Amino acid sequence: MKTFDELFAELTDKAETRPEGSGTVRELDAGIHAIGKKIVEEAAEVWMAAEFQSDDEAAEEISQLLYHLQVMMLAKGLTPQDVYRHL
Ligand SMILES: N=c1c2ncn([C@@H]3O[C@H](COP(=O)(O)OP(=O)(O)OP(=O)(O)O)[C@@H](O)[C@H]3O)c2ncn1[C@@H]1O[C@H](COP(=O)(O)O)[C@@H](O)[C@H]1O
Repeated sequence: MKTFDELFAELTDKAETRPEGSGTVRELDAGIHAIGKKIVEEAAEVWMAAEFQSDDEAAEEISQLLYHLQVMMLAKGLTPQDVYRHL
């Protein structure tokens, strides 16, 4: 289990060190357009899970959406602080 900030730190490291087999590196290399499509897909899965599936499945889909949002943040060079200041 990890927090939002812990995951962001891990993904930042992956982006810098580019380890073999990292899905994050693969997704970053795919670019903004592909990451954006993934976010839209995951957002739809959150909606469907929240409406038709269990709370645990909804939570899992939400975690995946958060992951892809973080990949987009990395692709754009945005930090959690850049986001938090709008909350
Ligand atoms: N939290 C996540 C995470 N959430 C979602 N995903 C990816 O998001 C996608 C979600 O997929 P779906 O369930 O929609 O399945 P899918 O459509 O079949 O997936 P794809 O065909 O698109 O790969 C999968 O590709 C997952 O690998 C994640 N990938 C990685 N992480 C964490 O990120 C960290 C770094 O991961 P790597 O870069 O792969 O080492 C690790 O701590 C991981 O646990």
